[in-house]
Amino acid sequence: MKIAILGYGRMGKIIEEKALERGHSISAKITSENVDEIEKALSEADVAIEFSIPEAAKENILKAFDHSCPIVVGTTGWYDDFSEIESACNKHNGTLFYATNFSVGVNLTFKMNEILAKLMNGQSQYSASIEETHHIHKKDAPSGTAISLAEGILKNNDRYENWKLKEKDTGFADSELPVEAFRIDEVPGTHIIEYDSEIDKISLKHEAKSRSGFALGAVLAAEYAAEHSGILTMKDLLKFD
Ligand SMILES: NC(=O)C1=CN([C@@H]2O[C@H](COP(=O)(O)OP(=O)(O)OC[C@H]3O[C@@H](n4cnc5c(N)ncnc54)[C@H](OP(=O)(O)O)[C@@H]3O)[C@@H](O)[C@H]2O)C=CC1
Ligand SMILES: O=C(O)C1=N[C@H](C(=O)O)C[C@H](O)C1
Repeated sequence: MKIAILGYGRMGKIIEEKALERGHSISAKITSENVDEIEKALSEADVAIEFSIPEAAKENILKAFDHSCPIVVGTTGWYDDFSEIESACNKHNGTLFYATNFSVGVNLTFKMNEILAKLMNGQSQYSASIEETHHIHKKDAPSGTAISLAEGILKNNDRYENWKLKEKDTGFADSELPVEAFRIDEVPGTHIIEYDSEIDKISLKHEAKSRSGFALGAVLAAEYAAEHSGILTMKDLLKFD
């Protein structure tokens, strides 16, 4: 397949390596220096993989629909625009594969998080919290993955009604799920879900050792997106259930 990489930064470069290893070719590499080439890139590619910046994702997705180019989006921090994107996808009969995290390990953790949240119903002695740690260059906080984990708890546990980012002096109501974000050195991505009581603590932790798992997942998603249409997620690709 000819793949256009929209966002040739830390992730874009590893995605290129994984795509070449799997026999694909890279037809375009877009950075802030050559954004004016996006339309041409989308018209020539079989699929686009978008790992750019939160402010650019929406426009890039809409352009992909205009050019009937299936698009895989890893960029986080654009989800407030999701319903607009969903309508545009339906209108154009487009293909959008999106995930806050493309690694198989994190998607297994999403599943375990939901099961644990369900088990914790009625165990009022435990208080849940989420902690994420990433590299200092990351623009959004909390991470998209931490938001997905929080949503997994809200959906499956009766106690929590919303999540809230922990900042200096933040107070939390009983129904608010604390999410804390740390930015340290070059950490690729660590997520911890904790249930704390007076007598013990239960933790579920995913620690990425590199960006390799995210990149491989994105290329597998691109292969899937080229063959399917509509709004697609890792649940479609991994078929865990
Ligand atoms: N879903 C997942 O599994 C993962 C998601 N991510 C997310 O992916 C995104 C990118 O992360 P990362 O690679 O670390 O970020 P980088 O900052 O390293 O790369 C961003 C790239 O986007 C380019 N860019 C800037 N503006 C545009 C535009 N309008 N169109 C296309 N490209 C543009 C930048 O160009 P320039 O350098 O010239 O500014 C740069 O090449 C983040 O939102 C991050 O949260 C990251 C890892 C995994
Ligand atoms: O910005 C990153 O690096 C990452 N972003 C994603 C997120 O916001 O969850 C996924 C991964 O944790 C790395």
